Amino acid sequence: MAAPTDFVMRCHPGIVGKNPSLGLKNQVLGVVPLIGTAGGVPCNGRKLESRAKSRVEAVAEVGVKGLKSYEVKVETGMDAVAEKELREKGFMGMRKTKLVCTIGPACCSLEDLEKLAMGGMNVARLNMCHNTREWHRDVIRRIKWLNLDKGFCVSVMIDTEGSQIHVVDHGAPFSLKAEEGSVWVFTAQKFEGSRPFTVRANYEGFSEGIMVGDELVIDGGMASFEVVEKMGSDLRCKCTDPGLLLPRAKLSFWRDGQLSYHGLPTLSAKDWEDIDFGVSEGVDFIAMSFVNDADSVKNLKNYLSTKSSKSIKVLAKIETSESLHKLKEIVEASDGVMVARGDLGVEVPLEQIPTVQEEVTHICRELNKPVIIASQLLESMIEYPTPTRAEVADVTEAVRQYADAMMLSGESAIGLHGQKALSVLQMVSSRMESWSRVENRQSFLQQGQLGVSLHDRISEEICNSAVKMANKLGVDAIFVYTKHGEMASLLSRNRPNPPIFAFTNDNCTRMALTLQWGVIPLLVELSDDMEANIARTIDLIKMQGMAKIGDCVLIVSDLTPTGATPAAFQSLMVKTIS
Ligand SMILES: Nc1ncnc2c1ncn2[C@@H]1O[C@H](COP(=O)(O)OP(=O)(O)OP(=O)(O)O)[C@@H](O)[C@H]1O
Ligand SMILES: CC(=O)C(=O)O
Ligand SMILES: [K+]
Ligand SMILES: [Mg+2]
Repeated sequence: MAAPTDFVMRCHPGIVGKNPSLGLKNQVLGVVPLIGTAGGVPCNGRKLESRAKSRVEAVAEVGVKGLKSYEVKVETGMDAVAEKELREKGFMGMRKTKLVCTIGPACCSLEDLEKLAMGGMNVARLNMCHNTREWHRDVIRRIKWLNLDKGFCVSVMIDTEGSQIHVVDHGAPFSLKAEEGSVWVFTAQKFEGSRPFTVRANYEGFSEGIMVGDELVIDGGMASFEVVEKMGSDLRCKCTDPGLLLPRAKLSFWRDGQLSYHGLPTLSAKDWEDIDFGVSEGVDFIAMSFVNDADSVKNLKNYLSTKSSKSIKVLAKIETSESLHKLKEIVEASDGVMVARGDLGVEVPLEQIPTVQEEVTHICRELNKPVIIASQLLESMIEYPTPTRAEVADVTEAVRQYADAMMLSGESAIGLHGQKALSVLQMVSSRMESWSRVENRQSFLQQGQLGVSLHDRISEEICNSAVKMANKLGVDAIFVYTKHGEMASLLSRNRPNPPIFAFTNDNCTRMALTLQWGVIPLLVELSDDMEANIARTIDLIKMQGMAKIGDCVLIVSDLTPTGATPAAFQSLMVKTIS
């Protein structure tokens, strides 16, 4: 099979085969190996049969790597959550800012994942720093199963561990207090049992180049030490600023206000294995930790194209001070960016983080790359059921900056109130988005031209004009017909008032668009006949009772009929539903 499987679901053989009513509106979405459970979830024949009736309409038997499998065709249309939102709130009430949830032990069951999906999770993030690949595989399969079974459209992102110096053992299961003046040994050597005041780091070369007098900062300021003696590769350090040592605390060394670089590669051997794992599980995004330059991003993208996994999007995480000097090149090289404020705060002074966030968000918008704001948005909700007022202000600011997406980390992964935290993001973004619209606070970017070829420049100008028109005419929705999502993304870049319904016949495009501001991706069959595409998709929305006669849509397309010259077929029109 050339492409990675879009989903890997396990089910009993023969069940879907009992319903061979071949629906013409259906798309082949993936291949199903036949085993007895679905991502660890037993699925008995009866249950699947009813599912088969509702969502899975036709099957064809195929063989994949010796496994007897079925191709499954799934109903086309809008995902269940967007559909519900549209019914309840109307076109203008649809949330534009996308939500990413980190999946951890507190939310990895099928039930919890379903609740997060229902609560508006657009992308599930798996941090490869934690847990086993088997654990991650089960989670990915559960998400893909839920997408299929319940009609969700949740994309999967893996986040690489990357190379960073951190604590692996400090002798206690939780946090330890470092008192002022106490003396500790930092080592990379393994030792049996526990030794008081001894901290083991993950990387053997962690003390290379470090000198007596250097400052060792824990987690960007949780505690600080002065290096008082070098003993081979071990360091004796005296606590100068008391505080807490967490189990995976990050270590950074400073001299004369400058960070000492450890020169570790952005992707470690383990990261490459995790990337292969992601490829084989058919993930949609790879978030690359500790990116320092554009070359590392290009390198990974090249690697993915050699694996025929070009459709996997590479997101560069901005979390090192070095990356800040090369922001434009990094953003240009990547398919999107994450402002990873957690580790960023280890390498740059905390007071700089808000301006870095704004700058990165601005560059991403200029260069038309989706941007995620991550870490500590609702940190207090890991423990408490309500956010602090300051956290709500922080979330509001990210929405005001028109970031594409916001991310939960520990709040969902290990927190007590993950679903509630997600609903806070949901409510705060809806409120701020509608306020921005009503107050007309939309600040149009002085956008530089992106495209070089005439074709690309035409697309760009059509989208810029389309959004101006949509806002001025007050249309209810924008419909865009797109193969690879370019025009959907160019429309999103202009942050229009109405939602953007992106109709595509490419499932990878659909899953990538989940991260883009204001875009609701739909998987449909598309033909060379644009009139027929429009009629069919309007019918689809109308039939499901989601649009009514008199609703006005603005229509844009980047589809090129087979054998035609691209530029001739880009189009823009306004249509009232009759
Ligand atoms: N799969 C998992 N298994 C166990 N714990 C997890 C998992 N994912 C996250 N966690 C827990 O949730 C906390 C926050 O998660 P997150 O992945 O955002 O960490 P982070 O340190 O901010 O990210 P990064 O390592 O990419 O900088 C982690 O410290 C960890 O305790
Ligand atoms: C998300 C992440 O990697 C960080 O904030 O450091
Ligand atoms: K990570
Ligand atoms: Mg990080």
